Amino acid sequence: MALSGKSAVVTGAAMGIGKAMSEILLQNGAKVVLLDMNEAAGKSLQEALSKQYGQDRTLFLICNVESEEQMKAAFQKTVETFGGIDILCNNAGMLNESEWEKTVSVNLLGVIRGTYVALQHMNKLTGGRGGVIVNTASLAGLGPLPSCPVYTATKHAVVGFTRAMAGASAASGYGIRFNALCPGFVQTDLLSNILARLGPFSHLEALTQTFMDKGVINTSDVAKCLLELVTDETKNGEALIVKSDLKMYMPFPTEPKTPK
Ligand SMILES: NC(=O)c1ccc[n+]([C@@H]2O[C@H](COP(=O)([O-])OP(=O)(O)OC[C@H]3O[C@@H](n4cnc5c(N)ncnc54)[C@H](O)[C@@H]3O)[C@@H](O)[C@H]2O)c1
Ligand SMILES: CCCCC[C@H](O)CC\C=C/C=C/C=C/[C@@H](O)[C@@H](O)CCCC(=O)O
Repeated sequence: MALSGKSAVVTGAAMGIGKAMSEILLQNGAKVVLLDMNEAAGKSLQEALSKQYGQDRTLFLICNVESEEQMKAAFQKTVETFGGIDILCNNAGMLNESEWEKTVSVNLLGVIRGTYVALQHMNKLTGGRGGVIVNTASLAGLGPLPSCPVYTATKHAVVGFTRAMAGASAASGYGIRFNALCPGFVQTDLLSNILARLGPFSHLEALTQTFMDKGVINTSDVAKCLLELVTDETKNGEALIVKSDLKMYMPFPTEPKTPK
């Protein structure tokens, strides 16, 4: 998929990985709608990106992915402004094992909500022009982080949901590819205040640190992987792992054709 003229929506776009995703999409010719609940950071980023890439290439909309009303309004405004939606990055996420219900609401329900609201606009069967949806999971979506059991659960669910949607889309003719992005530790605010974020599992902070000591990558490393999943039209149902010493597609076992 060539990105020139394409329109993208990025959730959690104001900071961290979402900010890097927005930048690389703009660098490659797309128009980008930045969705985030952090109004100050979102407006500041839009101003900076507008100066760098042009006034008509970016739009910031304050939007909480937990809100069906706000998500529907944001996607409708995107279509009205840029004529449609070709790319969705369900990236917004949080980590707080004390606020575990909110963690589920943002990390999992927010991804499902973004997918289903976008389908109404992207699905070729209902007048859309197809495209690609990339869900930001995590390496913790493929293997457990003992200090973050609920976060781990949400990211495993995002991987499973993404792969199932990829199959549903291919079988139904939606014209939309679905892929998961599974980064290891990335230098963003999410890695700050770890003890507070681990809540009842803060006694496992040292264990988590042993994993982090294996390496922390930059948001730009993740953004390059996003670009690969967006532009390579052979990718559907994939989980792309990126960490300090490895970049690979998860080799999921294929279903046994017949019992042995
Ligand atoms: N940092 C890491 O080590 C790492 C590794 C793998 C995956 N991830 C995932 O990457 C994604 C982005 O995280 P990050 O590291 O950039 O963190 P971050 O905290 O730097 O950025 C998260 C952004 O999402 C926004 N956000 C949070 N809740 C929201 C909501 N309800 N509605 C709208 N926006 C919301 C925040 O305002 C912020 O701008 C998350 O899904 C996270 O789980 C992060
Ligand atoms: C407290 C910071 C949490 C950051 C969460 C981000 O999503 C980054 C996740 C980064 C790495 C996850 C690693 C998961 C590793 C598992 O696959 C497994 O190998 C480790 C489980 C522990 C064990 O080896 O038993």
